[in-house]
Amino acid sequence: MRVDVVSIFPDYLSVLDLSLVGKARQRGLLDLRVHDLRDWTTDRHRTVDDTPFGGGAGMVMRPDVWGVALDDVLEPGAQLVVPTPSGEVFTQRHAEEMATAEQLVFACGRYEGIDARVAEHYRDAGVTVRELSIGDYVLNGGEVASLVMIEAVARLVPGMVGNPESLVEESHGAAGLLEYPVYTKPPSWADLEIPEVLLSGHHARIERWRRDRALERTAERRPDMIAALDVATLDKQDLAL
Ligand SMILES: COc1cccc(Cn2ccc3ccc(-c4cc(N)[nH]n4)cc32)c1
Repeated sequence: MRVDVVSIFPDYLSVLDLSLVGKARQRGLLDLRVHDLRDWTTDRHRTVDDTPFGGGAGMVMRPDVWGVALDDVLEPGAQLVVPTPSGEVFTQRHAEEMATAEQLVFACGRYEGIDARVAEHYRDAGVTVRELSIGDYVLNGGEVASLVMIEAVARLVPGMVGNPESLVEESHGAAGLLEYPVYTKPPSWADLEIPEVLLSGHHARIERWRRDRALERTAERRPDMIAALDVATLDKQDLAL
């Protein structure tokens, strides 16, 4: 998979040289390229923004500069990802869909965002354009959101994660539930013990305990996910909770 990131702060993305993504690059699993948007400007001041039509505070990023940059970077079959506070909220489903792309291009905006005609132009040209938020809070630009999404996608690329099995159960918990609580050594810490069942070696009971904790945690912290559950996936013991 090829991943391109276009930003006026390319150094923000240098963290991608580390850990999982860094190793994947070294192993040729991920072809990651970071670009400085200002390399596509033609004026002396390397201008990328201007005042908003219709007035209002702040500046908006120019479509013409983004257009020449994205025309250069986008390859056939690419998906264009535009982080924005006004986008669909990024979920594991988006990560799974994006992980199938031949190329992902992340357009990192700053100021008050990118001129809306950029997303429109590439959609009209038949490019898959994803305007995505990583949550209901406002960042200063698209770089951090891109880092989040790149990590979530890259770990799904075959060969990326050591134990692919850990991806199966973990895709946001079993069957649309939050993860159950996890424990490791030492068995006693700060006068807190390990739940007995986890020391029993009784796998059926452990599995049941984990599912109960996942259901309880989901009901407590994410009632929206409980509402979205497919009742057919619940068994009698689930319903007895
Ligand atoms: C566009 O409207 C905006 C309104 C106020 C501030 C900003 C700042 N900003 C610029 C580009 C940009 C890209 C993404 C995000 C972002 C994403 C999430 N989940 N939060 N914030 C914020 C961005 C933009």
